[in-house]
Amino acid sequence: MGLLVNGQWQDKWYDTDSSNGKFEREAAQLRHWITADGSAGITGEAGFKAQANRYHLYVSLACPWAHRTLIFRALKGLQDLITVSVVSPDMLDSGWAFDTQNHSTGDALFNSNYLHQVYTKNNPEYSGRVTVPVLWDKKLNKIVSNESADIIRMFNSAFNELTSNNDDYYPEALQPKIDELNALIYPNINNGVYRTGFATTQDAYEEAFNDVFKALDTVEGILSKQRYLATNELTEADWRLFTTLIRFDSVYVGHFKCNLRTIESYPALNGYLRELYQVKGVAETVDFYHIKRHYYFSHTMINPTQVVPNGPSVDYLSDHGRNV
Ligand SMILES: N[C@@H](CCC(=O)N[C@@H](CS)C(=O)NCC(=O)O)C(=O)O
Repeated sequence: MGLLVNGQWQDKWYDTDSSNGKFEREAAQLRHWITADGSAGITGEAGFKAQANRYHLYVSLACPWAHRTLIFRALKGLQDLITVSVVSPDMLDSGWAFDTQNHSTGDALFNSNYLHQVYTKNNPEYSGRVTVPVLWDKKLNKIVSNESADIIRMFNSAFNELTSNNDDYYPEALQPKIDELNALIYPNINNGVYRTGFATTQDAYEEAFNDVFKALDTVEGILSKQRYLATNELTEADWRLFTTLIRFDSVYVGHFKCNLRTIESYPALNGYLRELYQVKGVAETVDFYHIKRHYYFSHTMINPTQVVPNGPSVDYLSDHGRNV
């Protein structure tokens, strides 16, 4: 685990000393947008037109943010248009690395050893954390974006003319509602589990822990009355919650000490999680080997023995029973 400083790799764990033991996630820096006609998006420069076989996605199968992008690639039928490289689940002294074991693919574009080499190909002077996902432009040879929230919105609409898939997970009429749900779920659940697990003081841990379970109670309440979070159709808000829920019982309960309850113990969330897992194309994006191996083996500050637990045994293919 580390970061680039003026293009040089430095091995450093997150600094929580300056924030009273609290973990603060660095904002993504590279935020151009692919658009249907190549015009500029909400941020960044123009020039990234939606085209087949032009863009490449670097992901970790363990990472919940990268997982969102793989789900949208599947839901929107982009598998043949956008190629993918999968990093090793083991993120040690040199950060995300490439190998070709256990469903990792190696770096299909440059055959690099480490993801930080892809960041410095884009900018030899880059300073910042080296995170997944990364969306790379094979034509301009540069990074389009390293922000998953933006990448899923590009996938949601920019390639529609090429795929004829017009499914819309961020429909205009629901945008305020989805934004409101994201504002609850991102800090308290998606990042809340990290704030809990990476806290280095009791107070910071307890604050984050309470945020996680309070927000889970809120979404449980919504889902006990309504099929999905925003409405009775699936939206971006559901997929953003899904990637945390699917990791919760396997990793966050134990490794991140989010152990008040499991997702299996919430009646609505339990069925909802299974239902989303069973949506066509989604189960193939979930890799429990990478998920468990990454967290338990890579975060040696939390789990110095690097022993990866065997359980739990959960059958996500069992009947979801959702009919609210
Ligand atoms: N804002 C980014 C966050 C991505 C992120 O933090 N990814 C984690 C993996 S789950 C990472 O690569 N961490 C490496 C590090 O912080 O050094 C996004 O959502 O795309």
